[in-house]
Amino acid sequence: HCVGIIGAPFSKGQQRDGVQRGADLIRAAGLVQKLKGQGCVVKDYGNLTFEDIPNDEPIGRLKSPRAVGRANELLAGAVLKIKSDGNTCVMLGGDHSLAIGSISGHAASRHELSVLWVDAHADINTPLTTPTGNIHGQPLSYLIHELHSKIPIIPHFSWLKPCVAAKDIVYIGLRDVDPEEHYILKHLGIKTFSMTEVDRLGIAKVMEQTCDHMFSKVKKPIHLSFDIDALDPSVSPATGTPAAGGLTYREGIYITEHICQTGLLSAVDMVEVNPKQGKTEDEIKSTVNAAVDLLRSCFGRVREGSHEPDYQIP
Ligand SMILES: N/C(=N\O)NCCC[NH3+]
Ligand SMILES: [Mn+2]
Ligand SMILES: [Mn+2]
Repeated sequence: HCVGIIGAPFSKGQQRDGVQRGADLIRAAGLVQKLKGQGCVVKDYGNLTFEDIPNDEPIGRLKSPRAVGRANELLAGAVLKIKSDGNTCVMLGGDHSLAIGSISGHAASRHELSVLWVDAHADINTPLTTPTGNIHGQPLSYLIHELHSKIPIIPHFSWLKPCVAAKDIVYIGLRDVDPEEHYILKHLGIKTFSMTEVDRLGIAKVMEQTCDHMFSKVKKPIHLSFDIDALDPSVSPATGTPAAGGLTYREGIYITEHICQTGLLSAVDMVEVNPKQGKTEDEIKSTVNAAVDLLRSCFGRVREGSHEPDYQIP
């Protein structure tokens, strides 16, 4: 596996300070060394620098629209470069509004994508349905062809074009979805595996059906967008919008092991780790370690273990 890592220390898609520190915490927990240790070729492209944008007044309900638009324009260019260099891209957030740039940059390189959105939340409110104006609850609405008419002209978003079809999106982990979002999911016929389906089917069947859906026509490169709040707060409490009844650590790892073995993983986002939302150091460690372990499983780590092909018992 050739892996390119980009850090996006950005928090203005929401209101809680601290999420901008997620990327460096995941690095400090040894992500690069651990991926190299399991045989990956890893290039760390560092962190993006996001210039402050003064007078970034709300537009309608949208909060920090210019900062979010500009940050994602920069991120899209960085992801495109990482893909052009032949890597699988790892984007370390930062809040989930960054999926706008990550998926846009990925689509600029690989045109048709399957998007697997692992999250307690649907993140598909439009600028007109959003209850809070926080753009980390809206990223998918900017990316989907079928919702293009619902997105107004926004300063610093002129670079953005929709790049994903509703049929190419699958959700796993949903348990906190707004009524407007639910209407959009049903109206567009988007494939969802909420926590009810995870309980009913079990994670193995969920992954089997997820892959059947993604591969039903042509096999496209996979963009995995993983919001750490998809996991149960008992595993990953240090996040901005925790929701009870989430994925176990084992279910999260199973998802990433399964996606890895498809051989189609082309980019992965790991977002919403927020150290300031952890009550104790242990809560922060549990959250960060889960993020690291999920990424290791994206790139070949398997729980049964492994050995070098030429290993011989001494
Ligand atoms: N973590 C969040 N999205 O994944 N929060 C924003 C959406 C809440 N409805
Ligand atoms: Mn979420
Ligand atoms: Mn999210």
